[in-house]
Amino acid sequence: MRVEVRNLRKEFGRTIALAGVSFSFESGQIVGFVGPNGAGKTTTMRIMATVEEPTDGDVLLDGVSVCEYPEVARRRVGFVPDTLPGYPDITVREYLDFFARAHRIGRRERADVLAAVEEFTGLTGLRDKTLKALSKGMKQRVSLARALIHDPEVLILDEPAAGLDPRGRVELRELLLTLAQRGKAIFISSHILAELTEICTAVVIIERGRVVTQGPIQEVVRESSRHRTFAMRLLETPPHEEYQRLVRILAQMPRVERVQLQPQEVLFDVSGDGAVACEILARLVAEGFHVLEFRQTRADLEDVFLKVTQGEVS
Ligand SMILES: Nc1ncnc2c1ncn2[C@@H]1O[C@H](COP(=O)(O)OP(=O)(O)OP(=O)(O)O)[C@@H](O)[C@H]1O
Repeated sequence: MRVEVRNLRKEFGRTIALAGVSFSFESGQIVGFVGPNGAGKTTTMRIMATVEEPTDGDVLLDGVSVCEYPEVARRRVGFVPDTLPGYPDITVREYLDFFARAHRIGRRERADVLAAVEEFTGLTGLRDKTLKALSKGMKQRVSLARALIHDPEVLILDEPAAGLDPRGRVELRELLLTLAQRGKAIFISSHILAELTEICTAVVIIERGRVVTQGPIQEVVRESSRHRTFAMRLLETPPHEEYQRLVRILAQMPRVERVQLQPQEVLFDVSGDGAVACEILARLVAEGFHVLEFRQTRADLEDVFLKVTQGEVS
């Protein structure tokens, strides 16, 4: 399955929510969708899931237009919205059964399908509970179960980790990894960027209705970190003058910027590749400094996000 989002445009009156959004991904991939509040994530996802229609542009599922053939798209896409299930007075099983019938799954098959989905999402023991008796994390699982009932090839999740406790997040992550291994194409929005770094194969960063960066996660992180930050620790804290000499030497090196003295280490940015860092290390050792540790601090998705967007992480 190949999902191709093509030049999506969406206007709400005078608000331009999407100003030409394009990206694509395939089965087995988990793609993170990141952007500040109001960037257009929910709007994009709702169009992909056929809940909303674009003003212009289209989403193609293996070449089939979701605008032209929304029923086909609904069979192939599972959507976990950012709102939790309503209908508080019905049980988990009744709720899921309703959606199974909506997907026209016959009675005989339905019992097996529901049992399998409940087991996969850890709801087996909860299926006779009413929705109002469930915690947020449990409701979130019901939402995921509902999206999986018709065994869709594409799974779209809008902020699924919001409000989950750490265990809930780990469990969600494991479920998503399993689903990707089973060949689903997964598209997930989140503000919890560190988590996306761990499970996503690729990322799309959106701001004010436009894609600002996209690609395999490692590439996006690498390309965006023009300045790598290095941390260095000496064997012993040197006397003040020695520290000053160290800072002076670093600051005078052509590719070094922003030298910062921390209680335990010295941080500085290097514009250049690993060879430049090696030269810096060699110079410091030659100057007589006892370098105990010299490492590149990890650039993660959060750094990238802050660099490529103007907005704030919420
Ligand atoms: N039904 C609507 N009517 C009017 N404006 C809307 C509607 N839905 C979204 N918008 C506007 O479109 C823009 C994009 O909203 P969207 O909800 O897609 O952003 P988001 O990236 O999901 O934000 P958040 O992270 O806060 O959920 C915002 O300016 C929002 O106010």
